[in-house]
Amino acid sequence: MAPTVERKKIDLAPLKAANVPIFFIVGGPGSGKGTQCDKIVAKYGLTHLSSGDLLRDEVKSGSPRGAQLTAIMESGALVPLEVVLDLVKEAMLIAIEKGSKGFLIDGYPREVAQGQQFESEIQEAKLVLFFDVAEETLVKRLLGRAETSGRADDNIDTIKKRLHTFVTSTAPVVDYYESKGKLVRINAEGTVDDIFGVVVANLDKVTSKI
Ligand SMILES: Nc1ncnc2c1ncn2[C@H]1C[C@H](O)[C@@H](COP(=O)(O)OP(=O)(O)O)O1
Ligand SMILES: [Mg+2]
Repeated sequence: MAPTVERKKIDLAPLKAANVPIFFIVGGPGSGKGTQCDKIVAKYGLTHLSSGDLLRDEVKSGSPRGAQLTAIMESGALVPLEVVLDLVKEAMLIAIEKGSKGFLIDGYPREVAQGQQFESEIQEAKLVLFFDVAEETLVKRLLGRAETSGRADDNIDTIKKRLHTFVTSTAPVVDYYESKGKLVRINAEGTVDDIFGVVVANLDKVTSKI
């Protein structure tokens, strides 16, 4: 049986009052989400939150919640959605206190239910940026990242599991936001700068106020 993970009570009032734009960033592992988010942060001053990084930081912190998460993450499975949402909420509140102008929620939602829960508890996403890359390219990039990242999940077996999890769980997320007219599908096979050009063209349409 999967271990249970403790929850905390979180007051979202300051976040709701700020009402800053939220962008979901989705794409397979290795699609370049982190790379593009770094560039978006530099240009627009948005706050980049990677659910994967928040989970890894929680594990590293040595908290009881982190220990409970370790077993789940090592299996390559998805962590329960409320737990990811708690970590995201906590990080958003800290950023709002520091005057954040908006958020890039990277690697989230992984499932349609996650997106719906996020939007009903926090706020609707303004747009969903989907970095569309062939599986073959994803494997190539992740094996390249493995040489320097030190990430335990950048090895061929875990990469294959993560790709499978992505295809089965995340593809419906793309369809869901497409049907709501919020999806921006970006061909992300090109160079970092070419892809960023497309990102900027899309963000400029909706970020005139930030
Ligand atoms: N457009 C691009 N072309 C080639 N390599 C890229 C690329 N964008 C990112 N990379 C590299 C950087 C990393 O070593 C690896 C994975 O990128 P990443 O930004 O960490 O992806 P993600 O955050 O989606 O998992 O691929
Ligand atoms: Mg990443």
